[in-house]
Amino acid sequence: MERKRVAGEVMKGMVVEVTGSTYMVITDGGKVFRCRTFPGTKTENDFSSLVAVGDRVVLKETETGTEFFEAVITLVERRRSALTRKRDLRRNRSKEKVQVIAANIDQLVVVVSAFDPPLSTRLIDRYLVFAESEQLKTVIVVNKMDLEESQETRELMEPYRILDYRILYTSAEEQSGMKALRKVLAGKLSALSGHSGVGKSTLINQIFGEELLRTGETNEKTGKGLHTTSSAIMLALPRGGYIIDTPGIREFNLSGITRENLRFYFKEFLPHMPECAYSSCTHTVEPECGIQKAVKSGHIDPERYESYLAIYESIDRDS
Ligand SMILES: Nc1nc2c(ncn2[C@@H]2O[C@H](COP(=O)(O)OP(=O)(O)OP(=O)(O)O)[C@@H](O)[C@H]2O)c(=O)[nH]1
Ligand SMILES: [Zn+2]
Repeated sequence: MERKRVAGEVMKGMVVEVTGSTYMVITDGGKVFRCRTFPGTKTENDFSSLVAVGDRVVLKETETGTEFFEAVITLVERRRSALTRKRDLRRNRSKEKVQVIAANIDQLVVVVSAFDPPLSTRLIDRYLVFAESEQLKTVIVVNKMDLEESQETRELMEPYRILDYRILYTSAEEQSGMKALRKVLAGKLSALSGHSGVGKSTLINQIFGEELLRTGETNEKTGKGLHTTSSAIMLALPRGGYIIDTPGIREFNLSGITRENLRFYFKEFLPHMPECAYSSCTHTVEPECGIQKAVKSGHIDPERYESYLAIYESIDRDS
């Protein structure tokens, strides 16, 4: 029999959906609460969004005359990690310097397709720069393997295998590779990213089918759908773990990357940088450059180096 809860009870939970200033929180006991913040809400995170999807929070149940279980968030705990976006300062009236798209992510799952759209290693490199800059573990999923010569695709991916990035080959169409993907996602908080049309939605549907639960979608007190337009939502996986699927992550940008810090996000560059003659070496045109030497001697993949140059060129000189 379910224990009767009383208003004022303090619980801990995780934010699974953000809609305007309403937050759906699933408590550690598995109940879904509709929550709000109040002027007394405390945070252990400075200068950023007060509450984001993925946040661990302390909540206090409130007396409710409505059909929902309701609570106020009294504390937002320190984030282990945060996927952020710089605020557009011209349009920003709040004091937040960065907007948190999702908190406490364990891994970034980058979905690309082997064909239609064709596999682009330039694009993979941009995702990896982003992931490295956020210190996120990355899994690369190469989908639509039914459409392309498998050997050729694996050869294109070889540099990433050598760099120890986790790579999964899937076909959502033929349902291959699903077991490995399920295993990688189980028990973790994963952010899904990838260009339009690579098969993200199809993969999610194939793996979880009707078991897939949009966590914030129904309120258990009424069983009714909420039908809201949320800015961020987590999908609860049947075997534990969540997928965050938000436009902010799908269309991530490299706004935090500068010409100066880019070099640190190509992880194979790091051991060769001490060999550069100039400490400020940009690894583009300088003589006596450890990176250029490593490319020539085959220790750094030339395509990866080309990506570095392309991203370097695309970054504003003064950013
Ligand atoms: N041949 C083949 N087609 C696939 C596969 N996975 C997805 N597709 C098809 O690719 C198209 C795009 O798939 P979606 O799942 O909508 O792609 P998405 O990444 O969610 O796209 P957005 O919602 O625009 O971001 C659909 O027509 C799918 O049926 C696959 O493994 N093989
Ligand atoms: Zn150099």
